[in-house]
Amino acid sequence: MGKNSTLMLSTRHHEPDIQAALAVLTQTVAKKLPGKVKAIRQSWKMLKSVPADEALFEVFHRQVHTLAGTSATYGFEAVADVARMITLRLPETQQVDCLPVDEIDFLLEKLATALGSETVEKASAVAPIEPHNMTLSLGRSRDKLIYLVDDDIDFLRNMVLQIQNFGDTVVAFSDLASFDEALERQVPDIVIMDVVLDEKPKAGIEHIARVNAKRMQPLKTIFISGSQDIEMRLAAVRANGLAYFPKPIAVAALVDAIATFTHQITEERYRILIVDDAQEQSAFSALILQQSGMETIEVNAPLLLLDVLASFQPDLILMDIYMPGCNGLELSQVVRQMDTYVNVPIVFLSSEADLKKKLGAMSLGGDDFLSKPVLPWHLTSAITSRVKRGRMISKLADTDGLTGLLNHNKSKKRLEAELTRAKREKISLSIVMLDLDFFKHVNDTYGHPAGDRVLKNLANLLKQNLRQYDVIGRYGGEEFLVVLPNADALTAKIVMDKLRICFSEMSHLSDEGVFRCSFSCGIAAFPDLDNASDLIEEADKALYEAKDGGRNQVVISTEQNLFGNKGTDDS
Ligand SMILES: Nc1nc2c(ncn2[C@@H]2O[C@H](COP(=O)(O)OP(=O)(O)OP(=O)(O)O)[C@@H](O)[C@H]2O)c(=O)[nH]1
Repeated sequence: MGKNSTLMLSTRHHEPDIQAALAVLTQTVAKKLPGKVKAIRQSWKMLKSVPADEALFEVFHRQVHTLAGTSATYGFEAVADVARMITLRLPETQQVDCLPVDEIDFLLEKLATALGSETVEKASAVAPIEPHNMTLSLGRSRDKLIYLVDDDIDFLRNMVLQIQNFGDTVVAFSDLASFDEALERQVPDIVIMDVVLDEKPKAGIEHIARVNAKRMQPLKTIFISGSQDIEMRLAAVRANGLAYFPKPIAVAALVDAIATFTHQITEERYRILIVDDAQEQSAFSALILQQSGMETIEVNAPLLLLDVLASFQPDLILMDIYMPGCNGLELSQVVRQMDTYVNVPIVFLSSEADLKKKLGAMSLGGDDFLSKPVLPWHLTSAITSRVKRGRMISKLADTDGLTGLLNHNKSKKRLEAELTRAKREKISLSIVMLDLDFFKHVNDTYGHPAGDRVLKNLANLLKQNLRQYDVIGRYGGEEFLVVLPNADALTAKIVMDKLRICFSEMSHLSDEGVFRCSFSCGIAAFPDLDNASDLIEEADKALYEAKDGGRNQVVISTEQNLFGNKGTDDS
């Protein structure tokens, strides 16, 4: 999309690009300033000839505000100061018949003088800012090497089996000497160390402390122990222990911790929607935010906002107030009236100097008010903290408490968003409805808590083996929805079959003994089906075929055009 279009999606610029882009923008703004001042003078002339005309007044008002904001942003301070003075002298629209004509005449003369004094060189270039570090240590593990040390052989055997269920490689040691030898050969991604060894309390902790003393980087260690003693926990922390798990070990939680400590994934970049009719202003904010690693879209024609909201799913809207067609306050109310966007923070960025008006803007649905010119670090930090909090709140509202997966509503919303993206990018997308087999029997035989553990184990297996951008949701009690962008139905079937086999071989623990469980899946895919409800309906039908066909299998919907095959599995 071109720079002058009303909508501009931008990804990250590198710092030298940013400085160069800012210099170009400053030149452009300087060139446009005389034209803008001229337009303001013309509007004023017309307004004076029809003094009580509200529409003319609003145009004049907006032009002066835009000039104040843009010139301040790019460092043309003399112009910005006078423009700001004019805005402060303007009455409310309802009092347009009492314009302070003489004062504004005088200020417009001053504006012409101020314009003559501005040069591009004087305009301050924007200082580079520290890129915002958006890397979080959260992640999905795959093929990690884990050393597990415990002198209880039965416990070791059991743990190895359970952890390996999730796809990690576990090497077990029942004594410290063989652990040390292995360490010489290869350092693992994580060590799980029992605290008490050979009946010596703290032996495991002391050993790790000795090993770490000789290393540049401490080993990533999770301690396990039969003791809940605070002293023991403290010693573990002092030996750089990352976590402490009391026995009996909650394996799903342990696997989660391993994933957290062994992988770094980049948090999805913050998506900021910038609504400003002044292209130079939106470009400025976009550049600053991109420098901090955020993704931006600029909407320069405010009425296009709704078109962009659904496809971009912004984390935050940065909104100008005075715009043609409708103002930012009205627009924020429109957004607030839509259930889907009721929680998206809206930050106003305006040259409005009147405190009463600023407070009014906040009461109409704004979350913050930044005044132009805004310092780059202020813009970045105000937005970062809003987005961070917003994401945390939506995460709580969007996830299922038991499994940590997306809940029903959020999974559906993500399906809609991924489908829109697939259509736009012309890629395939598969959806999977997954349901545990004979789960009522599991609950009845092994108890509800054991059933809950099965649900958690399945959730972990899916989280760890699907791609970062796949969508995994708990759709109902024992039903899950998986969305696989850029995967056709056959690919989805291959992926789900692997997971199905892996899950069916997993052992689950209960007071009544060890047991196994399986799941069935139905798959439907875009583009053969092109709306979310059809996809769900067809995947559901395929799931019921899988159940009817004997369970523990993956069936592709008959609506998919797969070389004329139905794609059922015969496992
Ligand atoms: N433990 C546990 N059980 C749940 C949860 N949510 C739903 N269930 C149980 O899941 C079981 C679903 O049973 P059914 O719908 O009869 O299906 P099924 O026994 O899995 O049989 P098929 O789907 O035909 O293979 C019910 O017993 C529910 O109580 C949960 O959060 N925890």
